[in-house]
Amino acid sequence: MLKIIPGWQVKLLDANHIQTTGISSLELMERAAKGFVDWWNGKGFDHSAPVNIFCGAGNNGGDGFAIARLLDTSGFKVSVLKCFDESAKLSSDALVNFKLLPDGIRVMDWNEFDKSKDGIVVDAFLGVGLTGELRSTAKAIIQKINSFDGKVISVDIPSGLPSDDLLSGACVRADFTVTFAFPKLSLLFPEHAAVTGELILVDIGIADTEYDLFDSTSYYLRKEDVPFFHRKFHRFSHKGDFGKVLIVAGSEGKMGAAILSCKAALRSGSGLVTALMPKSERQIIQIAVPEAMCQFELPTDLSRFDAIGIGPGLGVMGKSALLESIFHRFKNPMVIDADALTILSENPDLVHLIPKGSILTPHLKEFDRLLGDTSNHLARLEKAADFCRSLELNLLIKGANSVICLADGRQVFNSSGTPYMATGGSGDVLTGMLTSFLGQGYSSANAMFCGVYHHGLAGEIAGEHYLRGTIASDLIDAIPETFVQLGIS
Ligand SMILES: NC(=O)C1=CN([C@@H]2O[C@H](COP(=O)(O)OP(=O)(O)OC[C@H]3O[C@@H](n4cnc5c(N)ncnc54)[C@H](O)[C@@H]3O)[C@@H](O)[C@H]2O)[C@@H](O)CC1
Ligand SMILES: Nc1ncnc2c1ncn2[C@@H]1O[C@H](COP(=O)(O)OP(=O)(O)O)[C@@H](O)[C@H]1O
Ligand SMILES: [K+]
Repeated sequence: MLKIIPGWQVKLLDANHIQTTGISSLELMERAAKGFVDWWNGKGFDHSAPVNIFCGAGNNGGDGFAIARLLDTSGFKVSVLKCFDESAKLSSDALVNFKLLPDGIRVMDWNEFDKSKDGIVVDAFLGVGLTGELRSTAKAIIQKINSFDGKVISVDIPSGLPSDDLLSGACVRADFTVTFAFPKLSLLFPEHAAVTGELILVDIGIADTEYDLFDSTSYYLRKEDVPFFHRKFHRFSHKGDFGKVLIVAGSEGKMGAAILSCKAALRSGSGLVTALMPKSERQIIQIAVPEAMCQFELPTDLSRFDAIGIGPGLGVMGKSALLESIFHRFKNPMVIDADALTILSENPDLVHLIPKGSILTPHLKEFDRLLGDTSNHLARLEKAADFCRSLELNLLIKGANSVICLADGRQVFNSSGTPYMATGGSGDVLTGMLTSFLGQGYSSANAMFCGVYHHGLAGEIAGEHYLRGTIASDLIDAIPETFVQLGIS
């Protein structure tokens, strides 16, 4: 996993990389620019569209000058818009790249930009070096960029956005943000979605181990990280090895949620899935998921189950006693979602009975109901950290870049997923997946890394086919392909 460090430490990260590898800071800037242009070329932007690159006086601007040179070489019609006056002192690498601009590139002052013309704007004005309040011209430059109707692509971070804090002033509204080395924390906050647009991470060759020098509890979970968290099974593995799970879900009119969770658990590899649900609804699940067994009363001995997932479609009325009984009878980590979370928020004393190491999966509204109203993501993360540490529980804050908050204090932002997953029932699928991995003997942390990443990837795979018509069942159908893509047998 990739550590997310504060923006002000990027200079130290670079300096250490430069010292240990012997490359120059200018080469590092060139790698960043090349990474940006590789992404750009993969995107297939129209060559006839003029490219206007706003460049500041620091290294973010330096990246912009280098990008201008490389896009010019790729055959794009590039202009550079200087966001500094004659008296400005450019950073040394920015100055080198400014001087390397080929003659074919038109260099103008930022206020000469004609917003009415077509094209693409690249925002290389301010990066992680932003300090304090925006100075007056900076605001005008940002307004100028935002007055443009076409595509805006920010380099490293939208200009004006602080790397680790909440946005309070003006900021470029980007369609894409191409960030270098690691995602800056603020790019992962839901309240900044409108300014960051789609997030792309470009590797500039800094090894994960180089982040060990820095203290941070924030991490980013990438595709390449996930295989390490999977359990290996052997030739003689039998269905018992793949876990027996109990899904406590569904009620009259809400049996779909139970079906989705059970199917997702089976598709994630569970050996045996039992559904605990009202007897009156049994035909629905037996027909929809013949592989699942049914139980209509809570068994006294729950120790025969390796994991329990509770909540989807369960209903709230009269169900708190069921939850309490399960907490008393089952001592292993379990997954708690949806209606079970609502019951907890209405019966806060029950929270203390939850088996240690369990996984709670609230979306933002459920989070607020459970932990109290929270005005922003920074406050939410802090609250989650306290909750997890003090109760020895794990919490998943669901949404884009869902955050896996662990009892050990780590907070891991997921990189997979798509807005097409914002559809009824996709959370029920996740409950089934998480319960399945727990039941297969994964630690709670590993079950979360695998479950959350695969769930997002299933959404991406399904979304490619069905776009905004994606439904939760499509995610289940895509689970096997996620194993194929990650090379998990
Ligand atoms: N490891 C990495 O992540 C790398 C980062 N690079 C780039 O380097 C950038 C950081 O460069 P710098 O540290 O030079 O900083 P920036 O270029 O982000 O910012 C410094 C500039 O912003 C101006 N500025 C700061 N606060 C301001 C305010 N409140 N109002 C108006 N102007 C303000 C300063 O006068 C200076 O000109 C990154 O964002 C990235 O684009 C790459 O060049 C190389 C590798
Ligand atoms: N914009 C988004 N980008 C990525 N993932 C998303 C997005 N919106 C929702 N999701 C994911 O979809 C799931 C929705 O879960 P939930 O809110 O419980 O829905 P439901 O209750 O309808 O099942 C979560 O895992 C969440 O992370
Ligand atoms: K920028």
